[in-house]
Amino acid sequence: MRKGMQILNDPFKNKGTAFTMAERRELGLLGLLPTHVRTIEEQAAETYALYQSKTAGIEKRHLLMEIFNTNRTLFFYLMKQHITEFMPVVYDPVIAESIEQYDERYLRPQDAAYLDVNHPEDIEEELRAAADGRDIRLIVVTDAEGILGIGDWGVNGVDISVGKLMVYTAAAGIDPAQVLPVSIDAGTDNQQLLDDPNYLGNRQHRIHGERYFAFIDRFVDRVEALFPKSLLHFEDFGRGTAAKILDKYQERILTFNDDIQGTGIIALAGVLGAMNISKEKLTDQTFLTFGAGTAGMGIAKMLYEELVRQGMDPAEAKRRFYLVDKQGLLFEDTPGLTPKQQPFTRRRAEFANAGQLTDLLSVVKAVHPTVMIGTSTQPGAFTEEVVRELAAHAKRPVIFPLSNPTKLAEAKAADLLKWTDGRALVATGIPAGTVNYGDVDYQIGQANNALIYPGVGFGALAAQAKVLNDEMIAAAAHALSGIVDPDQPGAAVLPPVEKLADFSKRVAITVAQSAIDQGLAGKGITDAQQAVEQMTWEAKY
Ligand SMILES: NC(=O)c1ccc[n+]([C@@H]2O[C@H](COP(=O)([O-])OP(=O)(O)OC[C@H]3O[C@@H](n4cnc5c(N)ncnc54)[C@H](O)[C@@H]3O)[C@@H](O)[C@H]2O)c1
Ligand SMILES: O=C(O)C[C@H](O)C(=O)O
Ligand SMILES: [Mn+2]
Repeated sequence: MRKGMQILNDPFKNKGTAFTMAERRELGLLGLLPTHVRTIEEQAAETYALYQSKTAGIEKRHLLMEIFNTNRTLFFYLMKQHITEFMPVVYDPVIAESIEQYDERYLRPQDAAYLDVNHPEDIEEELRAAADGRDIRLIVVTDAEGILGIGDWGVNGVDISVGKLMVYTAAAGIDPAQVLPVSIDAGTDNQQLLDDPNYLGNRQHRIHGERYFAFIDRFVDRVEALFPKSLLHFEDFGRGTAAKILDKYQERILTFNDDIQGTGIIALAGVLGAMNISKEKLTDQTFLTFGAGTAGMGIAKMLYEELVRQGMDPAEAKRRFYLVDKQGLLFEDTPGLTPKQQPFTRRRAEFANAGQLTDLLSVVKAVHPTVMIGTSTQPGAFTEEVVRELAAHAKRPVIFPLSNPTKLAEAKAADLLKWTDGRALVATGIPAGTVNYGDVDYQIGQANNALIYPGVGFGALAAQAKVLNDEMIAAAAHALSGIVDPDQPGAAVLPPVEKLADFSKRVAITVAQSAIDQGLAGKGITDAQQAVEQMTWEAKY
């Protein structure tokens, strides 16, 4: 290919119309671009005007992805200017639509690595080719068995790896040339995809069991060999594999499971934010988790560990939790329990009507929770009746409908405030606008792991931490406090996305400091702030 075109086609190097005359001369670009040289400000303004002319979210995303695919610097320059507006477009909820329409809208491979479960022998070559000599420090990998709450999307799920990495750069400032999205095509059990002539993945049912875990093992091993300084972030794996994989590798390598740990941290931070507003104690709360899967159990574990850190006896702390899943309240003898659910189950003898506790309303009536968190993928499950019953026994009920995307949320923020006469302390998974109720404008916190994982991962990387352990994770959960003024009427339980870059930096420094304090940081790294600042990339030519 012509030398100049190679540069224009390289999203990590391309500046498009912003190449100066001197650069054009030097790089073989003379004659390949219109004569006028634009500044990055002009490029951004022109692109944003075009963006505003589009109405549908998916069209807006399409335009932004074109910029991303051709010019990373411009993309992140723009995203910094419009973070609150762009987050729901490049990330959740519009990313769900883009995954569903991936095969029809397919344009480019987005610099991801596509790994085929049928060819474990090719993993190394595939990773090497996608990295193309770049110094990869951060990998987001998905096998797309559980994309958000929309289920199994096979190879289409690559968009979540790309999208999560976009947020890493926009929020924490990882150099986009140092990241690698990875899609593991392990087949799909989504019949719609298997029947779709456009589907771009393996048309075979999902591989499970030994063959699957051997593939993951080989993948982890090759990542370690090729990119020994990298953080391996797992995203949207299935309920049957996510926790197993985390348990297997978390003490061995620098790894993170976003749906378990990221969601756990942000939910705990949100509940702590709610306690700041209500002036209640965490140790006085009763917790109900509706949807006790990957995210639900990650949240329960984080809340439980915080109770223990606050001095509560472990057995007593466990008794504060009630898990509700498809079967209803989970008892020690409920069939089909997962290993993570088991320790948090209840005894039937605790209830006179144990046999009837098979739906959310009955459980809320029986246990009077004060904190109710939804990770069930069941839209509207927090009904008016359920919420009114909950609010009858709690002064400031904490209610977090966290299922994504929008169409799957357990409740809408406005309804929760209405049904509780403005008493509910609410956070949602997807962004929610301000809710006016009575005379108060309620700001709704977004309890989405995107508010925390960029800082956590970046902090661990900046410190060159050997592992990402529970201490570092607990430190991150506390790093968000003090940003919101809890005494402002209608205050949110979490800081706003508008400040994402600021508080991600704070989280990163906190996590890096924890690694240093525990003796887990890389050689010579003693100053957390300096380490984070040194690694921070900025979108400029
Ligand atoms: N806000 C966030 O940051 C965040 C993070 C992770 C996951 N989530 C959301 O949480 C949801 C669950 O994700 P996951 O990864 O835990 O999936 P998962 O499949 O591991 O868990 C979902 C759980 O809900 C249960 N469930 C299904 N139907 C139910 C019903 N009728 N009643 C009660 N429980 C029911 C399932 O049995 C399962 O245990 C998704 O919508 C996802 O988008 C949000
Ligand atoms: O992707 C998100 O919006 C959050 C979370 O990781 C999820 O799976 O829902
Ligand atoms: Mn996820």
